[in-house]
Amino acid sequence: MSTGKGRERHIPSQFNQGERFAMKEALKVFPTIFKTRFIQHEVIGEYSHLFTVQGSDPSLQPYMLMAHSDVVPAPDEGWEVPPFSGLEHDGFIHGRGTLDNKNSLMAILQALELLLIRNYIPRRSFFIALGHDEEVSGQNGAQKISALLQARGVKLAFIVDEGNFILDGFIPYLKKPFAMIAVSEKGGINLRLQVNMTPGHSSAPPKETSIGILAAAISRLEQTPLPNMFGSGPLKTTLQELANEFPFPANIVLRNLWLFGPLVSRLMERNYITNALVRTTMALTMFNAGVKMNVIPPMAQAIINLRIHPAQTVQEVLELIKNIVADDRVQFHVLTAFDPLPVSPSDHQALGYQLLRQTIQSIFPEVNTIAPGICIGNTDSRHYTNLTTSIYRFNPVYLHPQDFRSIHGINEKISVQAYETQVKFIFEFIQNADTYQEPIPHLHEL
Ligand SMILES: CCCCCCCCCCCCCCCC(=O)N[C@@H](Cc1ccccc1)C(=O)O
Ligand SMILES: [Zn+2]
Ligand SMILES: [Zn+2]
Repeated sequence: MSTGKGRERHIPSQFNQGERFAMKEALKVFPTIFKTRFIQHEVIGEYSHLFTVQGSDPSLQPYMLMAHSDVVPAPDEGWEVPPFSGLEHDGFIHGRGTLDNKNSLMAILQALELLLIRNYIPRRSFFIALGHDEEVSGQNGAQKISALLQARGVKLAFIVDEGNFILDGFIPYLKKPFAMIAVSEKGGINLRLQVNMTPGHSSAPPKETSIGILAAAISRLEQTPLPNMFGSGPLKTTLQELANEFPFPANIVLRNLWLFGPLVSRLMERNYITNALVRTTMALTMFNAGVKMNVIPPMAQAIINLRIHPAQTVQEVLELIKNIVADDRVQFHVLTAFDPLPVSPSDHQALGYQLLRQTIQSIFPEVNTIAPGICIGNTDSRHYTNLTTSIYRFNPVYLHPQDFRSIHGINEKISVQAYETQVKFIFEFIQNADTYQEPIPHLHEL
C-alpha cells in the first residue's frame, strides 16, 4: 500500500493468532532483534540495555524510547495472586511491574521484533534505553547510558518514557478518557529530619523525648499543606484544552479560569491525585526511633519524600519546610534533591509531541483530547536533559484511579488487550517516526 511520494509501504499493525499468542507468552528473548545487522546491543552498568537501531537516512535526527526493568518490592499480603507469578486470568496479566514498567519494556521489544519479522528497515535511527535501577533514581543505568551517548556526540530529536497515560475517571465531571502527555515532571527532595537527645532511664523521662519532638514537627508538616500553585504551570493549559470535554456548566468554568481559577483549584486539591498537580506534596515515608522499651530514645529520624511543583525550586521548598517545623532541635539532612524538569515543547513544530498525537489519534480514535501536562512521579528521562529538550512521558495505556493506586501498591495488573494495544501503538509509532510529514503551517502562520 503506497503512502504517496514513493515512500516505503506502511506495514499494517495486524497480528495473527500465533503472533498474538507469542506476544503474550514472549518471556523469551527476541531472536530477530539480536540477529539484525543494523541493530547494536550493549549492556551498560551491568544490567541496563542500550539498543542502537541504525536507520537508512542519517540526515534524520534519532530519537529514543525508554523503559525500565526494575520494580519496587511487593510483599504477598493483599495480592489476589502472588505478585511475581505473572499469572494470567480473567483477561489480565497480574504482577508487580505490569504497569510500571515491564509492560513498556516488553512492548517496545515486541513491536520491534514484529516489525523486523516483516522486513522493516527504519529510515530514522532510534535508541532503546532499558534501565535497571529507575526505582532507585537511575544512577547506574540511565545516567550511564546518557553519559555514554553524550561522549559519542549524540543529540536526540526527542525521548518517550513512562510517566503518564490515557487517563479515565481522574477528574470529577469528566466522563471521557483523555491522553495527558507529560511535558515536564515534578522535582524531588528526599529529606531526613532528625532529633538527637541524651539517652536515660525511662522511669524519669524529660517533658519531651526525641520521638515526641519529631512527631510534633511531622504533625505540623502534615497539617500545613504547601501553597496551592494552581495557575502557575502547564495545568491551566491542560484544563483549557479539556474544557470542551466537560458538560455544562463545567465547560464554561474551564473556559473562564481567570474568574473561576480559585474555585477549580479548591476542587482539585480535594482529590489526592489531582492535589498532586496543584502543589508540592510531602509524604512521610519512613520513621525510625528507639532502642529499648525502657530507654529514653537517643535519636529519632524521619524521611520525607517531597515532589516539587514546576513553579517552585528545591531551595524555596526547604525554606518553607523549615518555617513550618520552626524547632531548632530538629536537624535537616537533604539526601537527594533536584529541581522540576524544564517544560518540553508541545507546539506544531514539536516532532515528538506531534508523533505521539498522530499515533494516539490513530490507535485510540475514541480519545478526543490530547493535552500536555506534568508527571507527578519522577522518571529516568530526567538524566537525558543533556541530549534533548524534548522529553515526553507517556505510555499508551488506559489508567483508572484504581490502577494508579496499584502502581507501587497491590494488585498491579494489565489486561492482555491493553498490552496488545501498547505493542500496536509502538509498532505504528516507530513507522510514523519515519514518514512524519512536517505540519503544514496554518494560514495565520504563513
Ligand atoms: C488529571 C489527573 C492526573 C493523574 C495523574 C496520574 C498519572 C500517574 C503517573 C504515575 C507516575 C508514573 C511514573 C513514575 C515512575 C516511578 O515510579 N518513579 C519512582 C522512582 C524514582 C524516584 C526518584 C527519581 C526517579 C525515579 C518515583 O517517582 O518515586
Ligand atoms: Zn516506573
Ligand atoms: Zn515506579
